[in-house]
Amino acid sequence: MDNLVVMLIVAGVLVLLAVGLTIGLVVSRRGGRAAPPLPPIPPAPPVPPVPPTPTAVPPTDVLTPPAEAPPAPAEVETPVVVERPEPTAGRLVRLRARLSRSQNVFGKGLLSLLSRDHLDEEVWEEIEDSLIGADVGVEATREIVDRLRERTAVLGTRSATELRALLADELVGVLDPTLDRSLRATRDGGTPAVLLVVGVNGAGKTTTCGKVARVLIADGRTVLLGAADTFRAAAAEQLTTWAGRVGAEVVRGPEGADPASVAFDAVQRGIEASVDTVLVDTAGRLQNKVGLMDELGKIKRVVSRHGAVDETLLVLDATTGQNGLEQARVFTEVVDVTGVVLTKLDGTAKGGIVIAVQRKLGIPVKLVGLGEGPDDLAPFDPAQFVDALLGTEPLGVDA
Ligand SMILES: Nc1nc2c(ncn2[C@@H]2O[C@H](COP(=O)(O)OP(=O)(O)OP(=O)(O)O)[C@@H](O)[C@H]2O)c(=O)[nH]1
Repeated sequence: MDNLVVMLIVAGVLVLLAVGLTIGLVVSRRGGRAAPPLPPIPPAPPVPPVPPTPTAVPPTDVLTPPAEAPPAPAEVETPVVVERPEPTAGRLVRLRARLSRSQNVFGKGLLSLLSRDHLDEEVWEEIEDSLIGADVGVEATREIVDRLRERTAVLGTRSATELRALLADELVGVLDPTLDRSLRATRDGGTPAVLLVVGVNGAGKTTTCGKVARVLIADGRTVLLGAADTFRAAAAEQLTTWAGRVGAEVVRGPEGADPASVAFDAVQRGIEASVDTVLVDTAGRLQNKVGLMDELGKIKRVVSRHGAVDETLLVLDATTGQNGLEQARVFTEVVDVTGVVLTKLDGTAKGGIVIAVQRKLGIPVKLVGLGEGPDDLAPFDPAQFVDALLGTEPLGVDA
């Protein structure tokens, strides 16, 4: 019995010891003893970028407290695209095909006639008719034919190349390559150059103003346009559109305003803005309407208060042929025309009008219009013009 009691006491003591040991272990772990190293954590897979949501706050706003309502999306403004006009150098060469096409009959027809085996009276008459038919004018035709007769006789046997060179030489000669065809569009003495654009209705004045502005801008000048055509509201609109395309400023008045006053204001503004050139578009007028022609004289006088007008360009429609010449002559009596712009040369087979205009008016053709495109206006060059007229293909012997 005593043994049993002793064994029970020993067993109880052992159990108590075991429990105490377990509790001690647990407590000591919680007390901060170094834990055995944990297995390494594998790297997290890359997080795909979150696509921006329309209401996402832009980075610059991170410091701003969040607004209650989501910010309205910003308004997208369409940027004004200012065009870069084509360089003016070589434009006539670029437009050569257009010129060759419209003048095919004139230039190549003449060459074919000259290439005939026997240049008898009949052929010379045909040559004469061909020149007159191409609007060269009677006087210039006679001069060209006389010289050609003389030179072909001296030449004796003639090759196609020689004949072409001969004809080209004569045509360039009557176009007088020594004339000054530059545009006076450079600032002088601190004031802008002033160009006045005049002509009959529909000749292409407004279009020409827009195109000349592009020519000048392409050559590195700054331009301001004055819409002194106050009769036709659409003309001012048209001019504003042209100006907008090249980033030029326009001065316009209310419909029906005094065109002289609009022209004066345009030059005034050009002086303030220090532009190189002010281009003034005027209303179309018939040469026999005395009141309108007087008005043109007034525009010029009023503008001249700022300083002399540097260039008065007369715009002539090449398709009106000889009729246009009489109109042109009257203009030269009212204003001092310094240069002619011959438009719509792409629309006539009578390129000889260039010769007639210069002869009749004694004023150089400075620019030619060869289409409705914005850069279809070219500085006129007699040699390039004649070259386009005559083409370069080898000649047949007979027409
Ligand atoms: N084919 C061709 N058309 C041209 C040329 N130049 C001008 N035009 C066209 O001629 C038409 C008349 O041109 P405008 O510039 O409005 O003429 P405008 O002289 O200002 O007319 P008004 O103000 O009414 O006197 C337009 O359709 C132009 O596109 C050219 O060189 N070739």
